[in-house]
Amino acid sequence: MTSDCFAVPGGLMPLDDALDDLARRLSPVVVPERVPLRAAVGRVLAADIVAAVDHPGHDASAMDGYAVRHADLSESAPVILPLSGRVAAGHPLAHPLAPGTVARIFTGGVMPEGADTVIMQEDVTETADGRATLPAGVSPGRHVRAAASDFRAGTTVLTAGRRLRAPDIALAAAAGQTHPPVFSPVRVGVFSTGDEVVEPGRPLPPGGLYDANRYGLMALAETLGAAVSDLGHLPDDRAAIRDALDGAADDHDVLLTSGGVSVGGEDHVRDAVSDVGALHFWRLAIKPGKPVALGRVRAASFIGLPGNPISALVTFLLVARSMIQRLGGQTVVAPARYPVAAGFSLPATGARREFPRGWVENTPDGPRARLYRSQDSAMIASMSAAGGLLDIPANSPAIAPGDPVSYIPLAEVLT
Ligand SMILES: Nc1nc2c(c(=O)[nH]1)N[C@H]1C(S)=C(S)[C@@H](COP(=O)(O)OP(=O)(O)OC[C@H]3O[C@@H](n4cnc5c(N)ncnc54)[C@H](O)[C@@H]3O)O[C@H]1N2
Ligand code: MOO
Repeated sequence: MTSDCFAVPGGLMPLDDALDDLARRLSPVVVPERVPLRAAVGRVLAADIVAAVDHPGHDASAMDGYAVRHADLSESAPVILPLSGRVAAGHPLAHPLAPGTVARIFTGGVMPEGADTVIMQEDVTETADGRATLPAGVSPGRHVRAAASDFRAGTTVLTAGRRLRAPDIALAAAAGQTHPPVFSPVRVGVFSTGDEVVEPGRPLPPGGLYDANRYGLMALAETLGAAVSDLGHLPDDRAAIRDALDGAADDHDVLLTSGGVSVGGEDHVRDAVSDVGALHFWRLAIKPGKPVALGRVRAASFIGLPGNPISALVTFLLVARSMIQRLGGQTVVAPARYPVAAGFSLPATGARREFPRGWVENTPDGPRARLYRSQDSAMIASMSAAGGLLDIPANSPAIAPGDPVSYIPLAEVLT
């Protein structure tokens, strides 16, 4: 057993202190690899992507229309000029635009040398004998995209540590990348614990309930891009939990459990981790989600989340998520919080920062935050009903309707 315990004796630890502590302790465990663009969405970039080309690669027309030299136009009256060329996208003119002429051009077409302005075709009349009537008062440079105005070859377009989203894949492709360097996924093994917990589909014995946490937590870890193994369900038995953790440690970067981390006589997870590794137990100053155990079984990081389903989901989003991101080489950014007016009343909070489940509704008075009808951390339906979490600081005074509150949309943390 190693001695990297970070248990805080007594008291509850503020969430931000716990996250700072994780930041100090955890570093990436993943290895870089190259994958084709088609396989890269959701992966974490292992190195910056530097553009191989300018984008656009040339001065280009932004409209279907006519390319002209602005000097050939008039401020006060239409001018009629002969057509001297045709530029479709991908088919540049081989010669400069002759002064006193216009070129037909289409969106994305390369601006002919000498031309500096495009007039959209809706504003031009073309005669049968190949002349165009061009309006007065066109501003110079209109409807032209300058070469490299999006990005220049050699500049970093995507930074290491970013989790690639669909628009990033488009950007990487535009920059000439075919096989972005990404990190291997974090390998997360998920267990549930508890004698009362039953696999969905089986008959429920008296006092039993279906295993919601294991399925919810596996889905959350998958949403983060982890390679998730279903390690099944464990009884409330110290030796069984110890052996299961011991057996899974070498094949995983993270072992995640739910349940059995509180202070009850059947809460064996912490002892089991101590048997085969090192344990740090936090009692976090948050509601829901007070008991969270962290530690290590050999090279694998361990996180034991509380059993109440809402506590398990919320502590995953607030703690385990940042742990997986750090181990996976991802840049960790605190989820954005948005100010919104309360559409509810809430009593003053105590020493725990509260994350009640709710959503934002449009009302005649503007957007208002609403709360789910019950904030009991066993009410699993609350999380599906919610659009996000309110973030109410510890020791806040009572909240009345209209007071400003902070709101974290779930979309901020489900990625
Ligand atoms: N005397 C105290 N009792 C409790 C405290 C405390 O500080 N002092 N903390 C409470 C808080 S807060 C929470 S949260 C729970 C967490 O306890 P455990 O992590 O030990 O969780 P369990 O007791 O195993 O289970 C709690 C609850 O959740 C249900 N559960 C468990 N696993 C699943 C699952 N996979 N799917 C669905 N539901 C699950 C379980 O049946 C229990 O109802 O402790 C409080 N107690
Ligand atoms: O973590 Mo417990 O959340 O307050 O039910």
